[in-house]
Amino acid sequence: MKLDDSLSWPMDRAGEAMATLAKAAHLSPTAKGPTTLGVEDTARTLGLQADRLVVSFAEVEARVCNAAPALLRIGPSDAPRIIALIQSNLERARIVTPDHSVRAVSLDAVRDALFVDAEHTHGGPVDALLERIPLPPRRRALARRALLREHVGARLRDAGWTIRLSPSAPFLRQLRSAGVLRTLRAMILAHAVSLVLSLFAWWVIGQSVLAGHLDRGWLAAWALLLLTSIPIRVLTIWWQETANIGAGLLLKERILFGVLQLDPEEVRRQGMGELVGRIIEIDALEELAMRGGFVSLAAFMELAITIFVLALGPAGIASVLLFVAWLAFAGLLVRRLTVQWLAWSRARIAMTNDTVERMLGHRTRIAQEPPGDWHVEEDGALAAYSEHARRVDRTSALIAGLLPRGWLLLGLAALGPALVAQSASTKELAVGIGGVLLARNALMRMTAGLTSLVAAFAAWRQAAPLFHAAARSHPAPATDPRTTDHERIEPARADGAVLDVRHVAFRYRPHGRAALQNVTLRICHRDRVLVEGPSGGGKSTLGSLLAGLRTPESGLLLFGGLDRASWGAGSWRRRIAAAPQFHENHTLSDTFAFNLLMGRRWPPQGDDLLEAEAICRELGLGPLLGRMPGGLMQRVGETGWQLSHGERSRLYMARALLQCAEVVILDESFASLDPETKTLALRCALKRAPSLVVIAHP
Ligand SMILES: Nc1ncnc2c1ncn2[C@@H]1O[C@H](COP(=O)(O)OP(=O)(O)OP(=O)(O)O)[C@@H](O)[C@H]1O
Repeated sequence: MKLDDSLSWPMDRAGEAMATLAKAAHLSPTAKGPTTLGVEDTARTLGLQADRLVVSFAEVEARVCNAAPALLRIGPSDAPRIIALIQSNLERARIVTPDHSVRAVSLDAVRDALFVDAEHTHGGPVDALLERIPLPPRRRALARRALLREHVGARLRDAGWTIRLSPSAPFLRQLRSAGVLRTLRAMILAHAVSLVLSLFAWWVIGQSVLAGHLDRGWLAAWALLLLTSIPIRVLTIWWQETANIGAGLLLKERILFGVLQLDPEEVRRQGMGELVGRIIEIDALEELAMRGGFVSLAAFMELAITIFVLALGPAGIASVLLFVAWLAFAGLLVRRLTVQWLAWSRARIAMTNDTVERMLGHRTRIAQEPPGDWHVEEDGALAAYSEHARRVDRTSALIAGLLPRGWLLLGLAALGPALVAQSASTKELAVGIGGVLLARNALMRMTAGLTSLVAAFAAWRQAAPLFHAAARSHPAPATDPRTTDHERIEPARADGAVLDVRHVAFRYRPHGRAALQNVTLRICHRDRVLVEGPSGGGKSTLGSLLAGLRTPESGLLLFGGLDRASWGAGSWRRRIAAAPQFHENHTLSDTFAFNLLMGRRWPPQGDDLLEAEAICRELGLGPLLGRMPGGLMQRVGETGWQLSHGERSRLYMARALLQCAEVVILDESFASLDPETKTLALRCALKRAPSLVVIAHP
């Protein structure tokens, strides 16, 4: 089955398709997105995020179902079109068409449209093979699919973009959009109903027992009420878990997004270990906040009913006041627990920081530190941590043990005068005792809930900076349509200047020493610039400013006549590629090819792999590719093939050269190469980079 062209959008209306889909999928209230921008930029202007979707033929159905809402790139790779997918199951997909109507199409047709190239190459031979086998049409179709899967199952395809609310959007909006608020409302309502039902059930049975005639009708009503409360209780738990999972997922997503928004300097100042510690706290936060939140909410609902029942008892307002005073005492204990828990979690983060630091410096310590000094101070830190834990345990035990039992004694004591004087009726006494027991149950629930909430609050204090970092605003994308084209290199301005640096100054700390002062420089198309200077002179700092990794304190920094804010951070970096100094760069644990092409696009398209290999050979990495069993697809990085210093330097160089940027900055990239390889590498950089800045020592 083929998808009609009237169902899909032409590529030049991708921005419009994005905005229309956002409205149809209730992600954004407006469909008036800018039509000239590409998908990712339109998404950003609508406060959404478009993530690349890469699928293999083998898993396409499952991935497409989970990806909605999504913009799927269909058709042959040289003339792609777009399907705006609102929703899908394994059979049918709902899409929004260019005339803004919503239509249903079969998922098979979507899959065929996505893999039309593979179909084109392998469909013919498979059909020819099946021609020779007599099969009914349905079995033939199944056999065809299975054979194609066998041929191209692992083939990856850049299938378009999944669209979602940006993790930087207000959290409440995210909760609403994900349906978590709706589930929470249903859960609260169900809990309230089940509470009222159970109270009513006990009232029914109490009434008839106290009246002295337990007839069948009352018993049946009581049983019916209890039976009704069972499915409601099951629904409450189901909704609670659903909301828990949904909110937890959003929280994790937002915090991990926040980590990526941190400035590298900030990460450095905080310490990697501290950051890891904060991230670890997310699990506790997610689990405890939700569990504690639900339990406390339920407890507060019970408390409200309890106060009402207590007021109806023989001690009346006196027992209500006593209960409120007991709650105030509980508040003091919880406050003490909070202070202790905060100190405990600070100690935990400090220990995590220390452990990560020790792990990072492990090889240096083994090589250079006397073994006797390896574990100094560890015992002291552990003892202090245990002491914090003991304090928290003591107060938690006091809260869990004393609050409910203490209240039971106090509440019954408050009923004492009425019992002794026999001034209250049996019914009033039953209500009074029932109220005291209800209050004890609510207190038990409340102590469990609040203890979890205190733990969640301590975890929140650690994770909050990352949560807030997610909302940091980034320079808006340029509305200049040129920025939508990822691969085009900007032509130089009429005066020949590509990069214009005027009176730029920079310092790392607000009142610290200036690392750069009054720097003025002009780089034209095809310029080859060598930046030399003494160690600590500010060469790398200048490189990072040009590459947009840092922002100047003052002065002007222009590319093609526009500053970084006008281009947008992403567009700027696409135009100026840098291979930072060795210790600032990283080989990711993935294939060699991914490490080469990550700055360009992944999965590779067209001639990407061929070009990557050609650059590697020009840089003298041919013998390495021959030695690695997987060639370009060899896994490298911390857990893979260990590259030598010089090999890594050239990998970083190739990564920058492959980005198709107008300006390439190489920071000390040649320092670790032997003279022969250095000549090769320099020749490659001079040939490949449109404009080149090389930072080196004299
Ligand atoms: N993150 C930082 N925080 C504070 N100061 C820094 C930071 N990074 C660099 N500096 C300081 O800024 C100055 C310039 O450093 P930069 O790395 O730019 O020098 P460089 O010329 O590249 O040196 P080298 O040739 O040794 O690599 C140095 O004095 C350095 O100590």
